[in-house]
This record gives sequence, structure tokens and C-alpha cells, in this order.
Amino acid sequence: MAYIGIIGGSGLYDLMAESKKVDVDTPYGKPSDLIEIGEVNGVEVAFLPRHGKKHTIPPHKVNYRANIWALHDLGVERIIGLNAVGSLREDYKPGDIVIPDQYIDFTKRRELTFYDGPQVYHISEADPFCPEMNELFYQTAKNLKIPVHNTGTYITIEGPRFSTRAESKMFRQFADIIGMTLVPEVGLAGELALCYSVIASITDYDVWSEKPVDAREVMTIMKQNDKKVRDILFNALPRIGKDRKCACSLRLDNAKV
Ligand SMILES: CSC[C@H]1O[C@H](OP(=O)(O)O)[C@H](O)[C@@H]1O
Ligand SMILES: Nc1ncnc2[nH]cnc12
Repeated sequence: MAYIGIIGGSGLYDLMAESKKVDVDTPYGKPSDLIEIGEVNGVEVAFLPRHGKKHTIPPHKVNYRANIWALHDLGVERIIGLNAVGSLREDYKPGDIVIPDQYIDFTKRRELTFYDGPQVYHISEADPFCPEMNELFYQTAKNLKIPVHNTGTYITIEGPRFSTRAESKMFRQFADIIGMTLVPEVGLAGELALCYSVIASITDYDVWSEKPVDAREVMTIMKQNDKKVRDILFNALPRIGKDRKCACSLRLDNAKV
């Protein structure tokens, strides 16, 4: 049984040389691709590329509910999201890793919840990320001498376009990094009481700095950061305990009306 699910983002479409591929169906439709189950450094994981293996699904069309449901259905209790993000501050540099601890939702038209009634749940989103995994990824990156930041507010925009200069300058007032896929992935994981953490790679300075962002450049920097992300995963995965000591599993307590 795979207890750890890994959702690959832009530039990261495979994780294991050998895996069993599973075709999962959910009440919300199909996930982005077949789910690959195999081992990374002796730890069984379930891997799913968010945009599909050939990156054919744009951020606003990802079936986030099917992805999270499918991993949960396979027995996954912890999810690690891998993301490419822009930086909204000078000291968070392209090539650095960020382990976000907060987010802001600027998406516009996504399916955000599993609870559309008649059962009504309102989960607390005060602390959306798993503190255990966040700390582990931060310490692992630090030990590996990878430039890493252990806090960051990730603003999720609807996409697929990048921001205007005015938007980017506004986002700089209240967020540190920017991307298009954290929401609703993080909230949906929370609604199933799963642990969820992100290892984000900074690929650009967004457009508040002089140079406009460009998708090709994002992919190039992601290729350069690929080893850093894999090294963090390889070293951290065996240190993730099976028993969850964090409060993530209690997210539904007192949430039902
Ligand atoms: C390829 S540039 C924009 C694209 O990259 C990020 O993807 P992900 O978060 O899945 O790594 C960003 O959110 C956009 O979807
Ligand atoms: N600047 C940016 N804006 C939105 N999504 C991104 N993904 C990578 N860089 C980004």
C-alpha cells in the first residue's frame, strides 16, 4: 500500500524507472494520467503528473478532485506536491527551493470542494500544510546545502496566462511566490484529512522585475532544478514515518455543520 503520493508539476513527469501503472476511476472522472506505484529509496510511493505525462493539461483544466480522490483511494495519507513558481521578492532567487507555509487563492473557476451538499463541511484552513513534512523537507534541503526558504505565501492565479505588471506588483504586497496549481489541490487534500506539503522550485522573478516571464524559461530552470528536487525527495522519503503525529488527520473534526 502506497502511503505517500507525489504529484509532479511542470518539468517533472516521471519519478521511477520501474513502476506498476494503475488506471483509477473516481466519482469525479479520471485523474490526469495513470498513477505509477513503485519505490524511491526503498519507500513505496504513488506518482501522478498533474499536467499529464506529456503536459497536455493546462492548470485551469486539471481535474484536481479526481487526482486527490484517486490517491486517497489507493491508500495515500500524505501528498507531496512539486511545483514551479515565480518569485515575488528579490531574496527568493531563481533556482532556490521554497517550502510554502501559507497561500492565497486568486483562482476564479475551479471545483474547490468534495462537499457540495447535502453533507456540509467547512474545514479550517488556518494551517494548510503539514508541519511535519514541511520541517523535514526544509531540514533535508539545508543538510544537502540546497538554497531553501522554510516560509512563503504562494498566491495561486487562474492562468493559463501569466500576470500583468500591475497584477504582479499588487501580488508582491501580500505573497512571496506565484503559481497556477496549488489551489485547489491543497484544500482538497485537507478535505480528506491528508497531509499535504509542497516542494516549490523558483523559476523566475515574475513580471514585477523588468523581464516578462516565459514558459520556455520556466521549463529550462525546472530542468536545472530537477536534481535538487529529486535529492530532497530521495533523502527525505525514508524519514517520513508511517504514523502521522501531526494534526492533519483531525481536519474533519468539528468541520461538519
Ligand atoms: C510552464 S509555466 C506555468 C506552469 O508552471 C507551473 O506548473 P506547476 O505548478 O504544475 O509546476 C505553473 O503553476 C503553471 O501551471
Ligand atoms: N511567474 C509565474 N507565474 C505563474 N506561474 C508560474 N509558474 C512558474 N513561474 C510562474
